[in-house]
Amino acid sequence: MFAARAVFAAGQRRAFSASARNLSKVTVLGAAGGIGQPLSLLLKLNPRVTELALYDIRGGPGVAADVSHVNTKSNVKGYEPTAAGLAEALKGSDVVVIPAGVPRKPGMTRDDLFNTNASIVRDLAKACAESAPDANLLIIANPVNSTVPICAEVFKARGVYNPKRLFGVTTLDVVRASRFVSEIKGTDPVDENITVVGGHSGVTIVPLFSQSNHPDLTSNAELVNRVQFGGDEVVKAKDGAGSATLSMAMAGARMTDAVLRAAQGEKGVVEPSFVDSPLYKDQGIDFFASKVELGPNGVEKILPVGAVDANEQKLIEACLADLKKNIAKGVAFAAANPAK
Ligand SMILES: NC(=O)C1=CN([C@@H]2O[C@H](COP(=O)(O)OP(=O)(O)OC[C@H]3O[C@@H](n4cnc5c(N)ncnc54)[C@H](O)[C@@H]3O)[C@@H](O)[C@H]2O)C=CC1
Ligand SMILES: O=C([O-])CC(=O)C(=O)O
Repeated sequence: MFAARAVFAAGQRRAFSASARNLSKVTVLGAAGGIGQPLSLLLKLNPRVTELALYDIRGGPGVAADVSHVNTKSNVKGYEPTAAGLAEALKGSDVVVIPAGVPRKPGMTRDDLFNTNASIVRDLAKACAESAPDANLLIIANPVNSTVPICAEVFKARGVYNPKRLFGVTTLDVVRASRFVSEIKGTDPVDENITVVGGHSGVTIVPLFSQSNHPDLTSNAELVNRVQFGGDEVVKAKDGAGSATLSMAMAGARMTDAVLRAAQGEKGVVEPSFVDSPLYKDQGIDFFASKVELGPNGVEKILPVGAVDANEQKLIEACLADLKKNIAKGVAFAAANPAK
C-alpha cells in the first residue's frame, strides 16, 4: 500500500464537505497497456474509486481478473473489445482515463504519433460522448496538444461538449520538474511545487521556476531542457520498448484522485492540466495548460500564468507558436475525418 499512500496521502488528510458524493466509477480505456496496467492497479488502491471498469482492444478482462484480487473495496470489471463492451464500460462513469494509443520509439516526436493515435482517440471520444457525456475525460494519449482538441470537436459535433470536463493530463511534467529540482537542491520533491504551463511536448512544456522556492533555477537551461524533454530520456533508455509508463501511471492516478477529491466535495484542489482555457484565446489558442482549480463540476477556475521573468517569457512565446499549430492540426483532423 506504499504507492497508494504516497499518491493519495495529501487528499486523505483533508475533510469532505457535507454534500460529498462518495460513489465513483472510473473507466480506463487502454487498460492492458504499459500505462493502463499500473494505472489500473493504482486506481484499485484508491479508496475513492468504488467501481473500476477496464477496457482495451485486447486483454481487458485478464487485467481486470488480476487487479480484482487486490483486497480493497472497489469492484473491478473487464469488458470485451466490442462496441457493446465499450459502451457498458463507459455507462455511469464519473471519470474516464484514456491511455489508449501507441507510444514513441527513439527518434520520434510525439507529433509522429498523430497519424495512429488521432483516430483511436476520436473513436473513443465518440463512444464517451454517446455513453458517458457527463464524465470527466482525462486524456493521456499523445500528442496531447492535438488529441484533446480532437475530443472537444467530437463532443461539439454531438452537442454534448462541456469544456469543464475535458483534461489533457500534463501531471507528469509537474512530477518530473519537482523531482529534477530536488535532485539539484538536495530537497524532498514533495516540498517542490513547480508550476508547468503550456502543453505536453518539447518546447510547449514551460516550467516556471521563478514562481518556485528556487527562482535562481530559471537561468538553468539544462534543467529547463530536461523538463521539456524528460519523456525523451525514458524513450531512449527503453530503446524501442516504449515510453514512460510507470511514472505516467503514478501521474495519471494523481490527476484522477484530484478530480475525484474535488467531485466528492473537497475544496481547494489545484492541479495543472491542459484545458479549454481563456488565457491565450485572444491569440487564437483555445487550449492551454496552467494551474486549474477543480470542483464538483470539473474545472472550477483556471488560474492565470502569473508573473514570469524574461527567460520564461521567451519560453512561453516559443510554446505558443508550436501549440497553435498542434491544436489546429487536431481540429482540422476532426473536421476532415468525422467519427462515424
Ligand atoms: N500524457 C502523458 O504525459 C503521457 C502520455 N503517454 C502516451 O500514452 C499512450 C499509451 O502509452 P503506453 O501505455 O506506453 O502504450 P501501450 O502500447 O503499452 O498501451 C496502449 C494500449 O492501448 C490499447 N489500445 C489501442 N487502441 C485502442 C482502442 N481503440 N481502444 C482501447 N484500447 C486501445 C492497446 O491495446 C494497448 O494495450 C501513448 O500514446 C503515449 O505516447 C505516455 C506517457 C506520458
Ligand atoms: O515521451 C513520450 O512520448 C511519452 C510522454 O508523453 C512523456 O513521457 O512525457
